[in-house]
Amino acid sequence: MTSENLTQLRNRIDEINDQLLDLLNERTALVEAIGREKDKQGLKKYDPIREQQIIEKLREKNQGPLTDEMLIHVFKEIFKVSVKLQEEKSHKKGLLVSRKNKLEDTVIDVQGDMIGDGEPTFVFGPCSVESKEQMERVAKNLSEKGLKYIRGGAFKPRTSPYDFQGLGIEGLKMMSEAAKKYGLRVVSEIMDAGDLEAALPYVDVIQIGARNMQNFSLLKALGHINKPVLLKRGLSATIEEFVNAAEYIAMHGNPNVMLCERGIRTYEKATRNTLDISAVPILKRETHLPVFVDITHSTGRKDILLPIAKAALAVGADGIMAEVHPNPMLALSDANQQMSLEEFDLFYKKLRN
Ligand SMILES: C=C(O[C@@H]1C=C(C(=O)O)C=C[C@H]1O)C(=O)O
Repeated sequence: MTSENLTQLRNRIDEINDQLLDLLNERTALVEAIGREKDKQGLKKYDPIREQQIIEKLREKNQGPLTDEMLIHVFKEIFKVSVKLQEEKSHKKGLLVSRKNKLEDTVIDVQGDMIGDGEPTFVFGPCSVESKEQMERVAKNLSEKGLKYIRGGAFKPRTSPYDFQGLGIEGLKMMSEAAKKYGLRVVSEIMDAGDLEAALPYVDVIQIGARNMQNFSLLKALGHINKPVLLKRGLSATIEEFVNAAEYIAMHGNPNVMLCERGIRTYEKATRNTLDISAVPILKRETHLPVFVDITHSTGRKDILLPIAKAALAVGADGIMAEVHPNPMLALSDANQQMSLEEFDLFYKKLRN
């Protein structure tokens, strides 16, 4: 081959490369448009059936000298970069609650107390609000420890409809009164969007329970209020579903959302639920929201609360939630898993030392 011949052939290759480049760019623009359409329809980017069909059609048409093996290899590479591009473009938009959208941690101001600022937040109190005396005793104990929050359920999502369902707004009033007296902030669950307005004057943080994590009309309603929300992970919710539930609230206008890992359903019976401890650092990494761990519902047993609380803080939890009752054996709900005030004193002392 003369060098003149080589130059000519390479010149022709250069021309074809230019054409290929134009065609690849034209193809890539179409791939991007398809990616946007998939986003709208909620479809997955990778479509192996479509890729297979393309390859089959091309093989039928292939006259060579390109072998089928080369053809498949080249197109698989094209598909790979195309899918990657579609995924990158769609992730760039990201969720409002995603770290990709906001690098700094969200710090939530609850009546002057900052949640998520690096200092752990502790939320303790009985499973259910039962009486004024009960709330008074718990509130006093919490304030003596310098704690800032009290929890208690007034609307109770019970598995059996025959079990105690909570005292409703009257219960919230009792808790709010005790909280005011001892300078505490109130965390309480709301189950129905219809109760929000009546409850708001008595509650500083609205808790959404595991069973309502995907109650989308309730989540949307929470987007329209200006009180912080503590969203618990659903019983069988994946981390992705959990994050999307938080996005519902943020997307509808309320950015003050905290996440709470409370254990997931597995085959294990030694604990009430299986605490997904890895969810804590994953949620911290993938979202900018404060993350709590409910050590009572995840374990359902009092003998391991201390190591579990320490583990939660060690993996980066911003807060811990646990149940405390002046007389657990007489409690109207979850009698076996709530700490007595004496048990709580010891637990808290050991946790803070
Ligand atoms: C462009 C699409 O998305 C992906 C990329 C493909 C391609 O590059 O041709 C084919 C299928 C999908 O894996 C599509 O679904 O059509």
